[in-house]
Amino acid sequence: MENIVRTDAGITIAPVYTTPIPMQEQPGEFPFTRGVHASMYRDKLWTMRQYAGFSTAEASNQRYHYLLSQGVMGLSVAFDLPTQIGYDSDHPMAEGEVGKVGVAIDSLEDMERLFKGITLEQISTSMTINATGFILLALYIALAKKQGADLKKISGTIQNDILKEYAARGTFIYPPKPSMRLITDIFDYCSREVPKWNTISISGYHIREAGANAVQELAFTLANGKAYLKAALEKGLDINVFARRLSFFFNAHNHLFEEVAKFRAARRMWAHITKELGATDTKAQMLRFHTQTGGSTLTAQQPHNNIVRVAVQTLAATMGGTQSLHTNGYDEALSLPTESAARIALRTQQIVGYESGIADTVDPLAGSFYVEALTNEVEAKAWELIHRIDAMGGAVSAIEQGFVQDEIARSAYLYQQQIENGEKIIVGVNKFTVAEETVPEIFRIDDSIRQVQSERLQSLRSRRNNEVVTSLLQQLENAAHTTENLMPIVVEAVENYCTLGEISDTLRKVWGEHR
Ligand SMILES: C[C@H](C(=O)O)C(=O)SCCNC(=O)CCNC(=O)[C@H](O)C(C)(C)COP(=O)(O)OP(=O)(O)OC[C@H]1O[C@@H](n2cnc3c(N)ncnc32)[C@H](O)[C@@H]1OP(=O)(O)O
Repeated sequence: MENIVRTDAGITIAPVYTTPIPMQEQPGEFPFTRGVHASMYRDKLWTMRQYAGFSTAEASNQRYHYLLSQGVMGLSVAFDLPTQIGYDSDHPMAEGEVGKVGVAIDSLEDMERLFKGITLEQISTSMTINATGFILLALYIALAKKQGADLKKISGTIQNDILKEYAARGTFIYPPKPSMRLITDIFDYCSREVPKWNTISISGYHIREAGANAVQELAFTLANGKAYLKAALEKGLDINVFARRLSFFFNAHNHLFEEVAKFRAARRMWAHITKELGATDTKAQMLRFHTQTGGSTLTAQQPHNNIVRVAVQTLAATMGGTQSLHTNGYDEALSLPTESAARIALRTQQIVGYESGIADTVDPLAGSFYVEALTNEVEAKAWELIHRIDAMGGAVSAIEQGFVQDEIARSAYLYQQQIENGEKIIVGVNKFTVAEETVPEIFRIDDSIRQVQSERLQSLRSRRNNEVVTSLLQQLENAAHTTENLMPIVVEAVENYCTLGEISDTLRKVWGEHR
């Protein structure tokens, strides 16, 4: 019987590829299959951007200074769950979660502690924050202003991608309609006030983590991207302006070639999607993306094996032309990374960047019979899925109907089955196991953080001008009933020490919560 080999996305791989597929495109030119810049890493390596944040703002600030001293080129902030879903640290819903999966931020005072000794004009910062992205962006702007920065020079990214929260990640607050309004308010506000800010990071990463395969990751992410384009166009925004600052976020798994094909196909597809919707400016047609190595590919068994997985995934991301990369710590199947695991993760990027030769030429796998064929196949399969979503009325309705969630669940089930029946080999898990595992040092978060944050909040509320606070929250509530852009008032609110929880609650009153 013939031995059929397929990728996780179901693409059949030939034993040998013999047909050349001409690749006459140039990098830096439409449709950008080969990369968004003509010179790519020869002129500038990707941004080595390690996602970090835990406990209090001071503890996270220390980690950022450490990472900067070790060579990271950009910051990436992880927030705790209460911050992500709009509760101050002293709210009953925050119990047990303060400072756990990220840093706790309640007010501008926390933000000042978080970036102590860091000049915002000189570094780009990504903030993984969605439902409350507008508040963290306002806090960042308020801090930049306090530092005397020129807002036109401030650069960074907020994740701000609510659609994948409904479908895969779960930190949503408000229903889809007002959430989309907040997102497009941000597109509009930033294009005028903070033009270098990447206003969204449309994320396939979590869709993949939830169990999707590479094709689904690509298709669902681009379909979400299309929904944001349409929402902004409906608001009357100019695609040649706002689309220049949309960014993407993908996962890198172990199938090196399929992953490279996915990244190349993503750029080509997005260029066509934006063009079809009216973009003529090449910058508005470019898909720029961040990559994180696959969290779900890490194993708790023999954790040092993960260093090798992360290295393979780093090759995939960089040969795929990523703009920015986070490499996971080898211990992350067990806990947040220890400092030494975080250092090895960064060193992996540095070794690939400076020693492997990957940066020497643009799109090194172009013209490979195999990779070009795979790029075309991934693209064709992703279009099929996007057309199905279009037929359902777009990503918002496809998510509302549960289509995206069902597709992801089906793939996750299939994958798990393949591991259990041994069809898929995971080294150290279902093959090459050892009888006794050595457990590495584990990073633990102190439970007293909530107390510290609560005392700080109490003190802040007694020192700030509460009349101004009440009046600004009332103005915000009134504006939420209109179509006025909410960003200017949110910036003023945080500058006057309204807290993240108070602002979130004000809008909960008007819009309700999504269940
Ligand atoms: C899992 C976890 C969770 O669930 O909690 C998460 O979500 S973690 C999620 C963590 N997320 C992130 O870290 C997202 C990170 N995202 C980003 O950094 C951004 O959105 C990005 C992907 C667009 C990358 O932005 P960046 O500033 O780092 O890098 P860029 O590539 O834009 O480079 C900066 C400037 O250099 C220019 N530049 C770069 N390379 C070249 C070149 N070869 N030739 C000419 N110019 C170049 C760019 O055009 C840009 O300028 P100009 O700007 O003037 O054009």
